[in-house]
Amino acid sequence: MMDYCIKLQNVNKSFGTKHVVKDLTLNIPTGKITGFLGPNGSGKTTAMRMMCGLLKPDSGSGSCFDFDIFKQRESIKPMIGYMTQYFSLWENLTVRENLLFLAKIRNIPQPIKRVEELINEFALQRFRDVLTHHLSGGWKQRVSLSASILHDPKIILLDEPTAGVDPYARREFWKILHYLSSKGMTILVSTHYMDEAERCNHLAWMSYGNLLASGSAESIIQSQGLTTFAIKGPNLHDLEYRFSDIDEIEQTVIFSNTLFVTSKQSNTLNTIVGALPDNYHVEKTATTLEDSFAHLMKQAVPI
Ligand SMILES: Nc1ncnc2c1ncn2[C@@H]1O[C@H](COP(=O)(O)OP(=O)(O)OP(=O)(O)O)[C@@H](O)[C@H]1O
Repeated sequence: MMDYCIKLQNVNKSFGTKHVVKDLTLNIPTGKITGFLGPNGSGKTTAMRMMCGLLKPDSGSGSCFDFDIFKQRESIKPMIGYMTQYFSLWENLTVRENLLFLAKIRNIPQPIKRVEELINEFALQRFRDVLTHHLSGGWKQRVSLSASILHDPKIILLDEPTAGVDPYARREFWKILHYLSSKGMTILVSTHYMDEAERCNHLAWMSYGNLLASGSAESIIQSQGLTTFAIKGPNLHDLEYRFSDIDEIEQTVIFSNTLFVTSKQSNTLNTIVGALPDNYHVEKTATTLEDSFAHLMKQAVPI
């Protein structure tokens, strides 16, 4: 059975008159990577900060490693590492100087040893004496990540850590996240990238402050009950335009030379694509996480 380190029950948060997180009930598995997805302003960061004791909810109940997220926030904070999408280290210090400075102000025992450990663990050796100003976005984020775990936290909270980072560097960054997770660290990460969502063990999809879905990518895809066909052939844009008028077709998208059509009504979709002329090649295909989220979003309304 899965072990959960964070448990939230009907948690709410408003800023002024804006109800930003609404009755959030969610459990976060220990030692796994949980991804938070949803449009801008949907309450992901606010939810993540509340579950780690960084922000006090207005109502509800919850715990983080058995500490109350209302009353014992000071006990939770030392267990948390936090990294934002903005590089917040000193650009005129080297990688080593940055880490050492942070280690000292955070009273890390044996700071020199800890910094060297992290430099090796995060493969930062060739940049240890380079000013962080000269690092690429991907390497800067790697240094930020190493800084966020200087105190060996149990949970790290990453707020869009790879925004604007190139795909190769993002892939390398995720290798480190999986490595940290394999050592038992619990990781909460918000992202807008679907490929990153697919790398998470667990997902929470938020919209207008509401949790629309949670679970593994496979379980979220399955729970939507969608059917998808891949269509190849002439004038796919015209075909997509025609399909967009059919109520039963939930969504259409063209990738390269293939049109993907998705519907909740499997039989109707079968009939529609089955009626296409012979010069179209039609094949049933797996519904993707992106299809499932697009479907969820269509139903999401501000409540
Ligand atoms: N400290 C604050 N004071 C006032 N409003 C806030 C505060 N923090 C967040 N908000 C507002 O709450 C809403 C939700 O913000 P939040 O950052 O949680 O969303 P998000 O899903 O993480 O968005 P994004 O993807 O853009 O980071 C937004 O409208 C934001 O402006």
